[in-house]
Amino acid sequence: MTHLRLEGITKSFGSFIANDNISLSIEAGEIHAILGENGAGKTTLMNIISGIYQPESGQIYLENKLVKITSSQEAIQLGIGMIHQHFMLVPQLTVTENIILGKEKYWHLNLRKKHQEIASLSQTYKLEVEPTAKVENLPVGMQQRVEILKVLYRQAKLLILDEPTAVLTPLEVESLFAILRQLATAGNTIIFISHKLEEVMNLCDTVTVLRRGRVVATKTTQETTPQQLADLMVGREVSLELHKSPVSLGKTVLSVQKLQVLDQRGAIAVRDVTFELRAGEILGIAGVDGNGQRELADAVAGLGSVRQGKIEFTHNSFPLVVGYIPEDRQKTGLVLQFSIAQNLILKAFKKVPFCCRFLLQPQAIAKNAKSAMQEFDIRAVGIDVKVSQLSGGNQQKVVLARELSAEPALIVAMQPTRGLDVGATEAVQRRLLAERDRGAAILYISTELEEVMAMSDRIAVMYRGEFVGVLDAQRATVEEIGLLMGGGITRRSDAGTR
Ligand SMILES: Nc1ncnc2c1ncn2[C@@H]1O[C@H](COP(=O)(O)OP(=O)(O)OP(=O)(O)O)[C@@H](O)[C@H]1O
Repeated sequence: MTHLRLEGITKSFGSFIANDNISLSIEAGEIHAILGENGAGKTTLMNIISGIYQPESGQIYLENKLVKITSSQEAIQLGIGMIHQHFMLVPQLTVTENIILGKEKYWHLNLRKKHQEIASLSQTYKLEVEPTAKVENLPVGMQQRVEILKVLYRQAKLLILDEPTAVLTPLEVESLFAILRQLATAGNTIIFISHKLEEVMNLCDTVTVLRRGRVVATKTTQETTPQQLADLMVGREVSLELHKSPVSLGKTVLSVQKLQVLDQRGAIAVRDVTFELRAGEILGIAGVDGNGQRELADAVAGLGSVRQGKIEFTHNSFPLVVGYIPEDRQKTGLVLQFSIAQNLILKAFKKVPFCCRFLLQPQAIAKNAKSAMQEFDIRAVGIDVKVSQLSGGNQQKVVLARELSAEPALIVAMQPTRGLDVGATEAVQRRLLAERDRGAAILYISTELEEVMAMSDRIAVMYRGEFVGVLDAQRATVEEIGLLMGGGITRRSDAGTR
């Protein structure tokens, strides 16, 4: 039976058509992927299904009945539950409190009974969580389980997950997939948005590809390949392989010695890290999320709280320009309420040509924005669009355009392709490889092991704040790095700390 059918859904923002006459059917009990480039209209469509946006035209049928979904409340009553990319939990509250929040309207709330109820719900769906634990103390994968339980508690039958694996470790991804398969077997329908083609092939039954607001194909995963999906998304042939020129090392740009960095709570997050990075080299940092990578990146970019040790920039050019692509683009990388043009000059607005005699120069700012939008393929109707209105991938491209424009001698790139589609990922990686060939020294931090292996010349593995291995990227194997990442083998080095 068809669970959800959309007919001719159209939604515009001003003159921009984000969803253009979309029709598609989702069968009950299936896991259906929605794929598409950044800005293709996936989130907009999901927001329509979950009552956050109203389409200008088109119909929605649930189990063959015409419905109007005018609010999220109504979507919930119709059994539709959305799990957003950025979790919507209250960190200071417990698991149970978060799950029941907004649902219980009784004067007397028996919390102990609710804890039991949540415990039994979590057992039924094999979604293990501790009902009395505070959400702020839970790892990301657990927090996601709370989000899933929250929609199941509201008796959702259609679950929408917007890029749910973007922030998970490989083990957490495996356990999420097991949960989703089991939910589908139990009769729930799942819509799964992802940019990771292998995940889609692995998990989903069916996949619908959107391009520039329109449906371009619906296929079963059995009858397609990752390459075909990538080509359909982008509308041209995409290369899924990276071609890297041989490394040509220049002078040492960065020298880090016995570095200790504190995290936000004042605990030691980076311990005795020593390394050097040379012009024309990419040092990849592999590791499970939360092993000190963020603190190391912040410290090298001049934002961290260094407790001990030295960070020396040994490049001749003065001042040394550092390009920093931070992990959290929304909090650290951008001012969301500013326009694209304003965000692009955040680091240079006091300088010529953007400022002359204390006055901002609108023409120079506009010219810079137009050329950056073209070069980095930032998709929006114009340079004055607020960055908060851009799709996640396009926000990331704004950060990259700003940080790379000054031809930095050192680039610190943390999860630079997170949330990017295959075409944009390819473009970002090529661009960083071109920066390396220009002579930039690059610290490339990612929790995606394959990405680190493809991009790096050397790979340092971080575990509990330390470098537990520094390996030559050409000789390193996935198994070896995987073991080091999990603390499985003791430290080793075949590429030195150079
Ligand atoms: N509230 C809004 N106001 C103006 N434009 C918007 C708004 N929401 C989305 N858009 C535009 O609609 C287009 C589709 O955005 P949407 O977030 O649906 O894309 P997406 O496919 O989910 O992309 P991504 O993979 O990058 O998350 C984008 O170009 C975006 O800038």
